[in-house]
Amino acid sequence: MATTDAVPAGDFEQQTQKFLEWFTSQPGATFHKDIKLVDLRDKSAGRGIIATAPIPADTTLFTIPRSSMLCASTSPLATKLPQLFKGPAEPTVAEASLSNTADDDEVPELVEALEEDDPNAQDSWTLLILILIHEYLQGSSSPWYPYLEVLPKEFDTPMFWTSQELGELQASALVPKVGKEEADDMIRSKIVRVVRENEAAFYPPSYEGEKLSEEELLALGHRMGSAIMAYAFDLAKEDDDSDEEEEEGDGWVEDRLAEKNDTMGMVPMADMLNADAVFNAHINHGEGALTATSLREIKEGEEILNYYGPLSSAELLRRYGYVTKEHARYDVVELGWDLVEQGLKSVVEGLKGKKKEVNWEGVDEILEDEKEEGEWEDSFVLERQSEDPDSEGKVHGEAEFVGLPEELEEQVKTYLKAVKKVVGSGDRAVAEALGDKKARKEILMAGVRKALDERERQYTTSLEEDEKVLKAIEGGRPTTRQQMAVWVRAGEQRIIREAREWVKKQEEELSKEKGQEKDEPSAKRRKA
Ligand SMILES: C[S@@+](CC[C@H](N)C(=O)[O-])C[C@H]1O[C@@H](n2cnc3c(N)ncnc32)[C@H](O)[C@@H]1O
Repeated sequence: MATTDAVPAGDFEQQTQKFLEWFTSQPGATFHKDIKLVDLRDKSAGRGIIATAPIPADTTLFTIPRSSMLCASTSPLATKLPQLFKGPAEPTVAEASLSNTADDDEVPELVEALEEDDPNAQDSWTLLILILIHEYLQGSSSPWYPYLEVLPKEFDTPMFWTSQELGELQASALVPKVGKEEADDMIRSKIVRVVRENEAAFYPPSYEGEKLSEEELLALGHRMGSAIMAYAFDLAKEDDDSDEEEEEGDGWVEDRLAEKNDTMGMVPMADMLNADAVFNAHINHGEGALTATSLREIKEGEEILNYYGPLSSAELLRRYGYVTKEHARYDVVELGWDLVEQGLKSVVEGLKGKKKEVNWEGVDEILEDEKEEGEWEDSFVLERQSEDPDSEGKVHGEAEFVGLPEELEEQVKTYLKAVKKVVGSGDRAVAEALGDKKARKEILMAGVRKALDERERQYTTSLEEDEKVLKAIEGGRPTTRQQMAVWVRAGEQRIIREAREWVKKQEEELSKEKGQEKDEPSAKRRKA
């Protein structure tokens, strides 16, 4: 991870030790004797946890008491600025446990999207940013100081990339999702403003020196927002103990939800685990504590890995700033409706025996209602079918492209119906083709094939060129921003190729069926 690369090894180790001492001194915290926090910067993976001796399955690796987490219910900010938090200013868990009047139910709830149109409304995401900024400004007097010291100060997520670096992502749908300007606006209005209007609450009385400027607060807001994105946990999850059935039935629920959710919190130590799509540990959300458990035997020296969910390379990069080989099975590519429509139009216009041009404006008019009602998709996600990881965190079988999204097929159907309506009986060849199920499917496949070809052309380098770059990477895993961008765009181009292959097969089968149909009547005739 480039974020901590600059820290000298000695200081890095010292920070790790201080954090470990702080963590193990928390009442109720445990840390297994056969695991160790290590420096994995030589693998571009920052800190991580490894096993120092074989660990059997179902072993509790460490325990994080809920009172050590940093969230709305433990942060003093909830009592300092109750107006930001819903309900009366109830004692926070930290305060309650100090005064020994704790009642588990007395946890202030977060303001959850007050009125949508209220520009001052905070949500769990912005509140956690404020909570982190508050703790950061307390400096070494924050109870979480040793923990805050091991959180990254810089990130490799595309939010921090230059426009030139973003350009390397080429036609990836990740680019418009980065949302730097929206994030700037949000941080200025909900973070910078709140801190500046409430300096007495945010800065400790002992604070010396100049208060942070607007630009410094903006940068701090981004830093904390990105830390939340890559480190925070969704605490609104049901207790795992009470949720066993669902877990067994439905497989893995990802551990971190990086998007806005009900209750988010920073969970020291749980967030020191790195993660991959093949993993060996799980965080259980219990009532009073969260526990990390081994899912299978972990060998001596093996890294302990959590799971962030079936994320594509692009999404892993967007949220966490890294990519791995294992996650590539979940890669996706977005196919815009504009390309599909363009493809369909050219197929219809090229139908054999067609006499005049279709009134495409008429088609648009018919579809206007659907579009206005919001039942029209602008783009579709093409993905492979892949099995869920098993109970030991392993994945089996190849991920395979097995079909177009159902919604895409439905939308094409609606579109072709509108074309049929406009054409009416005015053009026999078109009317016949659109009235025949198989011919319609042929139009669908040919249209999508053209759309896929056009989508591939949107990338300025070919898949072959990108594969060459990736092959030359020392160690195999892309770690620089440029390499990760190549990885993402190559992953998307691979899906386009696989989808293209699948479409081609469908077309071959359709034409085979057509050939058989043609032969059939003559065969019957011969029999007669
Ligand atoms: C929750 S933190 C894990 C601890 C982190 N390595 C650290 O040093 O603080 C998540 C971040 O760790 C890094 N990370 C997680 N899993 C990784 C992996 N398998 N390979 C490389 N980096 C990884 C990414 O930078 C990610 O944003």
